[in-house]
Amino acid sequence: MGAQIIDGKAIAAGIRDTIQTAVTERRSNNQSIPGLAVVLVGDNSASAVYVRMKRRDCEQVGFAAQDHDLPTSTTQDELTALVDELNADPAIHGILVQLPLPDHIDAQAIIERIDPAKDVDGFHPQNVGRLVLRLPGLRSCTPHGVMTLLEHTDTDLVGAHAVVIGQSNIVGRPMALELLNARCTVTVCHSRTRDLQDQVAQADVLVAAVGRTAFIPGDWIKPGATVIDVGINRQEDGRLVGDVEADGAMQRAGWMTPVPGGVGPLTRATLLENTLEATRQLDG
Ligand SMILES: Nc1nc2c(c(=O)[nH]1)N[C@@H](CN(C=O)c1ccc(C(=O)N[C@@H](CCC(=O)O)C(=O)O)cc1)CN2
Ligand SMILES: [Mg+2]
Repeated sequence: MGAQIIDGKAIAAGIRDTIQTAVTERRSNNQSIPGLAVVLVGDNSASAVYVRMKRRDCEQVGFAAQDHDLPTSTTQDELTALVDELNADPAIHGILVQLPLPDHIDAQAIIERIDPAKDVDGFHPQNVGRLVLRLPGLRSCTPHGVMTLLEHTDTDLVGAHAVVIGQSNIVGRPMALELLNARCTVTVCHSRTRDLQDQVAQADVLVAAVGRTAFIPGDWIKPGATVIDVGINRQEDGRLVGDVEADGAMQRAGWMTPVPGGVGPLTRATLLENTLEATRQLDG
């Protein structure tokens, strides 16, 4: 028996269709069209790919994407001034500053400069705090997208033991909160965790967000577990692989995301959902 595949590509396509319909309706009701500012600083090649995809997604659903491609030499003050301008622009409902930013830029200061109402990445402390407190707000795209993927499985989250591997601000920490809010019992593992294998073996739901090729051997997976692989690791031959050793894990898991075509498409689809939500909150 092999795991059932959680088809992120198909699920994301369904979300884009729903959003496209909502935008068409807004247009015919003379309501504002969601405007997303997509800010890319520097020449990180992976970021360039992700930003291109996000801009293409916006075009497909009928959002107005505003492109800001800035050189690596952009200063903190210049980027801050752009964020201030976008905060004040009524045609912009969402501001996305692609990460990572160049080393000389204080990324946290930029994140905190974004109006929380336009923070469609859900990275602003106010939005993270709202997630902690189980209040409505803009929720970080990858963890929120993972919750959407889980809704497309028969995984019973209530009381399930969820193990998150990784403690980053973008994925691991908000992921643990999302799972806790869904009433899982949550364990967060990281580079100092003792006996990782033992933790993984107890996971009914495993979320791997480490960024290291095949870091989790497939035979560690609890039989029947739901495995969400957030890792996107490019191999020398150009192939993308996850953090979980896929062939072995597929033999044991009940459900599993592929890489590519699992979490990544949901990160982008959730950005669109957040931008539509921000537009509704700002303009009705
Ligand atoms: N401001 C942000 N920066 C970053 C975020 C984020 O959510 N907001 N997350 C990651 C990267 N990321 C989004 O920007 C992202 C990564 C991967 C994908 C994706 O669709 N991946 C595809 C494969 C793409 C490829 O061929 O290379 C897949 O997994 O199928 C989308 C978004 C860091 N920065
Ligand atoms: Mg949702």
